[in-house]
Amino acid sequence: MKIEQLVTQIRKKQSFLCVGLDTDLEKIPTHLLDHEDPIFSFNKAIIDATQSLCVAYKPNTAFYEAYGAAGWESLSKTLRYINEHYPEMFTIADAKRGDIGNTSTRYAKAFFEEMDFDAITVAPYMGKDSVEPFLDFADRHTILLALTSNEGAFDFQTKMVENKELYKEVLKTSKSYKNAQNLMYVVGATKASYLRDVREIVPNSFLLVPGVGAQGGSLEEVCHYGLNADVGLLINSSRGIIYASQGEDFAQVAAEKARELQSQMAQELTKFGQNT
Ligand SMILES: O=c1ccn([C@@H]2O[C@H](COP(=O)(O)O)[C@@H](O)[C@H]2O)c(=O)[nH]1
Repeated sequence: MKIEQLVTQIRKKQSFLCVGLDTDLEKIPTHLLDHEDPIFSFNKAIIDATQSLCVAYKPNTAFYEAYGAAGWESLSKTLRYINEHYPEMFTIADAKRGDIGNTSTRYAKAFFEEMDFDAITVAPYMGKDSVEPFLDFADRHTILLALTSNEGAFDFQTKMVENKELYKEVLKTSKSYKNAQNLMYVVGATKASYLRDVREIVPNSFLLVPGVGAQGGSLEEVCHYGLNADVGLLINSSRGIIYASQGEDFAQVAAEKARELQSQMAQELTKFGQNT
């Protein structure tokens, strides 16, 4: 998907919500467990209930890989369902890949060609030749981990390396990569105050911002520092939406939670004069 199409959807729905599909058999309602593919049944219900309120879905592949071949099949079915029924939706494989060049090429083929995701999260640690194979794919997006939402982000990402914080070096250096126009970045909502510095380095890039909801990040603060002329944000919530109820009403309650976030987003867009 082209960025312009994503921006069009955001303006139309007045939402830059990404719903995280971190589907866990131990957390989904028990009445689904006797379905042929409980993970897919759960995802399908969540997607149908929330699709008018969000512009992206982000399955974290760990939740599928944990169930082996059956989990991969549930992931493929989920992605096919989204692409067939809601083709305007932006899809992100939260897979956090990245390896030596020829291996990264195979990862990119797996997620962009075999599975047809719009975007994948990639760890920057192995550098340029590990990232550029993903960037070769036109209209697909490589979302580099810049400043993550977890506590451990302070172990390395904010450390000074040659007088610069490492996450800033990731942002700056990656801008020189071939096909850098296909880059987006992960910045955690729990690190919202850092977004001012992030925006100085990458004013025009889209940012995927996880950490609102279960991790306690503030949507308002993220918007204050992170919104740009093209909106430039995809804010993710996973557990706060999909497990808001573990009863038979799970999809309806998920939609209510998604609507709360969408309403706040619409207000923020109005505040920033981006509601047209
Ligand atoms: O810095 C990061 C990068 C990725 N994530 C992922 O996003 C979701 C967040 O889930 P919640 O339930 O809304 O907390 C999850 O898949 C993480 O692996 C992140 O949280 N922080």
